[in-house]
Amino acid sequence: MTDSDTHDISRRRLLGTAGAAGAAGLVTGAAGITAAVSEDGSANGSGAPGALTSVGATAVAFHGRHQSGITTPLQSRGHLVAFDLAPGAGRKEAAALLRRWSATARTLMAGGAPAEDTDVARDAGPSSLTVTFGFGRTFFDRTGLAARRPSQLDPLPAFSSDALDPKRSEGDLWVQVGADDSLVAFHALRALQKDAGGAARVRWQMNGFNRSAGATARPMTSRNLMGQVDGTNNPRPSDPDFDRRVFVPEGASGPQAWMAGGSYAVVRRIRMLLDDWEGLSREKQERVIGRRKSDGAPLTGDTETTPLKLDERGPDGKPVIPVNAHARISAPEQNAGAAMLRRPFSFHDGIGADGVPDAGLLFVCWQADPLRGFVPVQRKLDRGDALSPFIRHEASGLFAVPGGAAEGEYVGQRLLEG
Ligand SMILES: C=CC1=C(C)c2cc3[nH]c(cc4nc(cc5[nH]c(cc1n2)c(C)c5CCC(=O)O)C(CCC(=O)O)=C4C)c(C)c3C=C
Ligand SMILES: [Fe+2]
Repeated sequence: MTDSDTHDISRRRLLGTAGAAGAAGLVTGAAGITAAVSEDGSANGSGAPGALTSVGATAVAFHGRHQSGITTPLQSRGHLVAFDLAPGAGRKEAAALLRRWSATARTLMAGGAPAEDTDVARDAGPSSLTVTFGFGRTFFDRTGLAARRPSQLDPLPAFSSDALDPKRSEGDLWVQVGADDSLVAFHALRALQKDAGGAARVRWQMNGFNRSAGATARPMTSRNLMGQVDGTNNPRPSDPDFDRRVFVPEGASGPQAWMAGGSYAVVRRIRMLLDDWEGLSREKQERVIGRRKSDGAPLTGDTETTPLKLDERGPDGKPVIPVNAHARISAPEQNAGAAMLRRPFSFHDGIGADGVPDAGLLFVCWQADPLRGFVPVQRKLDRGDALSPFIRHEASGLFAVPGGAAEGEYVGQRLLEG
């Protein structure tokens, strides 16, 4: 029996629901958003139970040169989970686990359900589900693969503003689940946890969110919990140097040959000190970042996508974008070209005894080499970012995320069986 035989791909009737949506009528709105609507105008249509809108029906490919969840548009729900291998589990058990995880991810991302399903996502489509797998530094010692551990996984330097909790940091294995439906994301997370069986145990878990998919007529850059437009100056896949910045090149040699097509994820749980932040006037908040809150445009004017004029001075002779503004200090031109792809989720884990929300940013950034991405930029921010008094880095992880699995392969096979 093959892996896919053990899963009932038709259970959630992806094709059936697509057909039903077709029967109800597929429309493309002015914004280019396609949705299933019925004659009575309801999204599902009373005559088509289980029909999906394009949000539910959208599927992301599991197989490919890169894993999903890196260049995939931000999803509305995310779970970040680190696992440690169980005592006694080594390379053989890890390989079997990655094989199981890959089969489950492939099935769920296509809208199927695992055997003995819980039905949590029964009426849902794939909802842009992605599952991304990575290896932490400690994985290589536990599996006897230390000789194949890339130097890019060397520990991140300590930063003066770090207040890191080791129990919520690092881990042998890392899984990122993203979806545009919370039930679909939970369903996947639970299935992956069950797959881990006796081979690995959850070390930490963080849950995050972004704006609901399809909520705005024109997809726009997301906002974070400080109210800023966040993600504007991310590298774009159409940039000529995007691949070089984000992915390990094909033909990489030495200990990271198995990482071709992969990327390194830096994960930081960054608490926002929201009472302090919200106590600032809007003008002061905008000077902290160097951009307007309303539309994300630089303080030097125009629109969100207009480049920052870092040399422009105001009537008082001072730079319009302050010297310690976050967007100035983190810009590639201030960091010898260092850049990363930021792909975060917001988090909110309740309100503390002091009445302040335990909320902030699950900062996830992707790069071909952390020493040419996160590290130099965070070093610079650590020395004088106007945002620093309003945030606290509480947990950290660095993970090697291998390239995508080819048909018939599982994620990490080139490391575990190479
Ligand atoms: C070390 C990397 C970075 C950390 C940590 C970080 C935390 C952080 N950032 C914001 C809000 C914004 N960041 C913005 C831009 C921006 N930030 C980084 C890096 C880190 N941010 C970079 C590389 C950039 C792009 C700089 C550029 O090229 O201009 C912005 C502006 C809009 C944008 O370009 O995205 C905002 C807003 C928060 C709230 C935060 C921690 C909680
Ligand atoms: Fe930032």
